[in-house]
Amino acid sequence: MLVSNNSGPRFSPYGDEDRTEAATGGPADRRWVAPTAADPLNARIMLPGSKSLTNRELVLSALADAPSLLRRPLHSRDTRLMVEALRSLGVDIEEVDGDGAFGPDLLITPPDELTGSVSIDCGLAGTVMRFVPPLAALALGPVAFDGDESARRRPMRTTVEALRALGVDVNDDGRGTLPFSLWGRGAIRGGELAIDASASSQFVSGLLLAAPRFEEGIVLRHTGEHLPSMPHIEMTVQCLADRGVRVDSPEPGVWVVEPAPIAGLDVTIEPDLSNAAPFLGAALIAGGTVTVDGWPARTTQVGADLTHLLPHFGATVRHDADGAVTVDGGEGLRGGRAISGVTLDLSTGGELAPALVALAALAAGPSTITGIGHLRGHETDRLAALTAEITALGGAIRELEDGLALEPATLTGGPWRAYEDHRMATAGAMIGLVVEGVEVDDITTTAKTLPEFPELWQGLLA
Ligand SMILES: O=C(O)C1=C[C@@H](OP(=O)(O)O)[C@@H](O)[C@H](O)C1
Ligand SMILES: C=C(OP(=O)(O)O)C(=O)O
Repeated sequence: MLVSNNSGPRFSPYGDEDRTEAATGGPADRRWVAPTAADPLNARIMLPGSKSLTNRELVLSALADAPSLLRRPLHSRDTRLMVEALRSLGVDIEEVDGDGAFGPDLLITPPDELTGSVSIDCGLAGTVMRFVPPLAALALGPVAFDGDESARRRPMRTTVEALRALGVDVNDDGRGTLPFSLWGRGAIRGGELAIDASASSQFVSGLLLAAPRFEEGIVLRHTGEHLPSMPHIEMTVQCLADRGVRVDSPEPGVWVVEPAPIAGLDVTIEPDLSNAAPFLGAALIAGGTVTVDGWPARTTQVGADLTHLLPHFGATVRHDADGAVTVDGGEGLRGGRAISGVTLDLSTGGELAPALVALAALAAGPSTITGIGHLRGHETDRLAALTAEITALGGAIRELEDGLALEPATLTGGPWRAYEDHRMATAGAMIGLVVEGVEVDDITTTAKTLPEFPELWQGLLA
């Protein structure tokens, strides 16, 4: 397929006015010039806990019938927002000594009754805005939800309509986004419910997590055409199973949860395998090896797919006997080893897309990555953002209805806007390994799921 990189005006999620400002860089303390890799890598890293697992276990611990201990939880903006949301609803969450690797463990004691009359800040966290409302509807009293300016662009209609269909009073302005408020009555009857979750799997996960506490449980049916991120729904089902709640799926797109107690749990959170993507991808770009320690032997995290996705780009992947995964990128781009173009359907793992698109932008052949149309509703419109930033560096990329198409091109350095999106910032860092002068306008966006990113990235190159 022929792709042109200069086909008329492009949408900018910042709007035209802000483009000049952003192109000159964000606030000085947030700007970050991506370090280039002079030599092939020989790095070994430990990654902090999974955002998706930490926030699921926090929600389930809040609804459980006994205390839970989360070992090695993630401490990041998204998990802090979840902790604060649950605390405000009456959940006791205490930081206790852990093994010290990545901050304290969390001891969570659920209240007898969740309490309302609170406002919840969702920040930009999809897991907070989609998982907390069904739980908050079990509280007594009003609960208001809002978030960052950019969070007000993320799809929320399915949560709002689902709660109404379950008999919850919801006040909103009809736009299907934050802000909105609900009036919890201390209980939800539950039963049959049809929703369209094509914009986000998190609509399904949020309802399933709270459903064991509904009087009649739930029979949840997805009616839309596509359902993205299925592994994240499987993760939800597994987390419930680990706490004694059975979820049946009699047919694809239907889940049945019986009312049941949710058990307290002592659980160790796995490292975040989606956040492994830029680090493992770095081996393909700079060459050499990157090893991620503590790779779980069995997991529901979609990041585990990296071990068979990265070989499509030309990487060699090894599962080491000590539970580590090593990616070998050979001589790397500077040593003459090319990255292969790919044709990928990423509908199950959209969250890996920014890192894989960064690899595709450096590839020697054309790439087509599809199944990711719903990324337009992520932290930013990721398809527009990747297109704008890669184009600005001289890349050849264009948007498809549900994905991106890239052609080989020589990239040159320049500003790289993060659009408040952690994965945009890390995609810029990847390209900057071999393209001198890529300046990310706001590296602090990585605090959403990996506040340690700048130090870990520097350590990769040490
Ligand atoms: O449930 C979760 O923890 C997530 C589900 C996915 O959301 P979408 O289905 O909206 O892509 C994923 O992209 C997001 O990063 C985390
Ligand atoms: C889409 C993402 O986040 P969220 O949980 O906010 O949806 C992501 O981390 O890539």
